[in-house]
Amino acid sequence: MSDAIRVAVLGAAGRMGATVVRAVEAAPDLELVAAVDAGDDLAAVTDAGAHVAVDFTVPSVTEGNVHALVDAGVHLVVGTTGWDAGALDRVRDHLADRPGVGVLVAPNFALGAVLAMAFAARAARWFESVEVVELHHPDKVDAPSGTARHTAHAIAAARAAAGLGPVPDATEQSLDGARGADVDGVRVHAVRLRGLVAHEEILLGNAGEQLTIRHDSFDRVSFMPGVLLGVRQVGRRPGLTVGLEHLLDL
Ligand SMILES: NC(=O)c1ccc[n+]([C@@H]2O[C@H](COP(=O)([O-])OP(=O)(O)OC[C@H]3O[C@@H](n4cnc5c(N)ncnc54)[C@H](O)[C@@H]3O)[C@@H](O)[C@H]2O)c1
Ligand SMILES: O=C(O)C1=N[C@H](C(=O)O)CCC1
Repeated sequence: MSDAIRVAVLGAAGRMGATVVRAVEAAPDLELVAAVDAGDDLAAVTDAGAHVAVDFTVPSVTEGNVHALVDAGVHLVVGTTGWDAGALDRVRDHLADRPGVGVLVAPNFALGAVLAMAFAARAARWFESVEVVELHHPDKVDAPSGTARHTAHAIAAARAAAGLGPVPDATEQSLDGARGADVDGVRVHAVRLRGLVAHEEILLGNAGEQLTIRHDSFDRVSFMPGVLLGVRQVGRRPGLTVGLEHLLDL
């Protein structure tokens, strides 16, 4: 019997899923055992004896997939976005009854994006103002991006720990949405433009200076090293891990 990690891909016909299928097939230590898309029976994952399932589906189905496969003892690497605190808490609670099963939920598997988020959180305490701009292809169904939410949460936590007050803003909005979304007190703006893949800018401002941290994914192959790292490690990390940064020693 081979030592390869047996991998199932959910959302296998999608932009990300198809890229993951190719990456798994090209990795000598991994074996693709199931490729599932809408309309297929999720039982294909357990029937194929998958150790790890990778989920790049849609926000409306990913939580259900996770609970069903946790029940079956399958580890999960989840890239689908749209997760909120309540949904993550439900997975955490479920995993408490399934010791040994690991779930990694990461809004962005691009190493540069994870570093950009970490750098932004590190810089946040030194700046009075901060805003996040995420820019994506127009076929994306959720906004703001999972990455922008994760970035804003980390910035807000760093500002709170440093005792910073609210970001200054005297604007009286005359049109709803003109100042973007408020994520933990950090303004987040979502751009959708044909030609883009996945991009983020964190703008930090002080009197007389600006720091801009920007990351660009030009191709979905940029997510693959992070996804494969997750596949290789999730079985050794029981419980819920949120964010690839925890696997990168950041
Ligand atoms: N974490 C990351 O690094 C990262 C990177 C890119 C995209 N994403 C996220 O991944 C998700 C997918 O993005 P995409 O661009 O590949 O979308 P996509 O629309 O191209 O692919 C989604 C696929 O899921 C399939 N699907 C729908 N319901 C399903 C079900 N019940 N079971 C199995 N498959 C089902 C669809 O048919 C489709 O093929 C989005 O939430 C996106 O935000 C995350
Ligand atoms: O293409 C998408 O959709 C992406 N979504 C992620 C998000 O919502 O943060 C990040 C990478 C691309």
